[in-house]
Amino acid sequence: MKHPVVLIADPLSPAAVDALGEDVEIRHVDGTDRTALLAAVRDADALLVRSGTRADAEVIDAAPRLKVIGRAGVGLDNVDVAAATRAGVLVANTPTANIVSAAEMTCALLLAAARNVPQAGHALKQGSWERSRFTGVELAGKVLGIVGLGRIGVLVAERMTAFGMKVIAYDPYVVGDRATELGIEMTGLDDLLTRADFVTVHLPRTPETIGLIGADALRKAKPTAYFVNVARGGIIDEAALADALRAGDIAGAALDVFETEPPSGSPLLTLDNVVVTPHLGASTYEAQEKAGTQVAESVALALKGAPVPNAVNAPSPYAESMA
Ligand SMILES: NC(=O)c1ccc[n+]([C@@H]2O[C@H](COP(=O)([O-])OP(=O)(O)OC[C@H]3O[C@@H](n4cnc5c(N)ncnc54)[C@H](O)[C@@H]3O)[C@@H](O)[C@H]2O)c1
Ligand SMILES: O=C(O)CC[C@@H](O)C(=O)O
Repeated sequence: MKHPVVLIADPLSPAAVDALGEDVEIRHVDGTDRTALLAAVRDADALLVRSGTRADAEVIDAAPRLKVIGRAGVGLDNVDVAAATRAGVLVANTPTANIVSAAEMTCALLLAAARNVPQAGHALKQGSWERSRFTGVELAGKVLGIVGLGRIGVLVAERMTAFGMKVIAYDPYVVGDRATELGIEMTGLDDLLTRADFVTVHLPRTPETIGLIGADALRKAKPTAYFVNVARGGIIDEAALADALRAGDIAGAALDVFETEPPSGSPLLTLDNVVVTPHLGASTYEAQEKAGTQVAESVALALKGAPVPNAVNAPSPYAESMA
């Protein structure tokens, strides 16, 4: 009997391949090579992606056998869930597999920006021992503003509270006493922007959140404020951010994600007060093993017609956008 074809379009942990079992035929394609992807998906019963591959309506239409798309990670802005649902294709992600890694990355970038770690390290490797130039700021006693108090936002709050930061948050969808229990003050976005010494966004990329932090928002911030984005490019408008950084309206930024990835030619890459990483929030062995295993298990269940935990086809109030 012919086994169902599982097409892996982004680099996944070997644990994912193990968890798929022996009853499938595994094929690989570079999902960023559009022509190769559209050809390979034609025979696929399942498609496995991370954030690098766009599983949009064109890909889904090119895949007449497709039953399931597995997203090893949280964000669904690269998967057209509505088109998949219309085509009867189940979509499943791994909503908790990489949240600790993403939160730790956020803390790392906060600290790196506050203490100029990459800039000072780079200068030293170039032979320059410049201690006063890289004087930083302490986090203790400072206000951390978290925009989007979901799974990752809460983990960041817990960790940065241990550094002595006062945490305030904006999230109109948070209900209940969770924030109070954690000592987090919920507030409005404008209040957060005017009070925060560090602002970190932990939102899905949706029509509502794209450009949420734009020129107006940045104008409200303290000139000493730092902005961190380990969520999705475009939630902080990059052109407005570059303008604010150049004008000294804010002190610095740390970015793991970009409107276009890779962000070739972005002015943000040329600014000294910007710390950047190439979308590494989920890139730990632990997170990738969990994400790979969980998504493979979901795909194996879907191919058997069994119920799948973490299926996301149901309408969501903040369904991620393909914009
Ligand atoms: N850099 C990385 O590698 C990496 C890794 C994991 C996740 N992410 C990104 O981080 C995002 C957040 O992940 P999460 O697990 O915390 O998701 P989550 O769904 O648990 O939390 C998102 C929060 O945002 C809130 N929200 C939605 N729209 C909002 C709005 N307009 N204003 C304010 N708050 C709003 C929701 O109420 C929710 O509490 C993901 O969608 C993904 O895009 C990035
Ligand atoms: O590892 C990746 O592909 C990044 C995933 C991350 O951005 C997510 O949304 O889970």
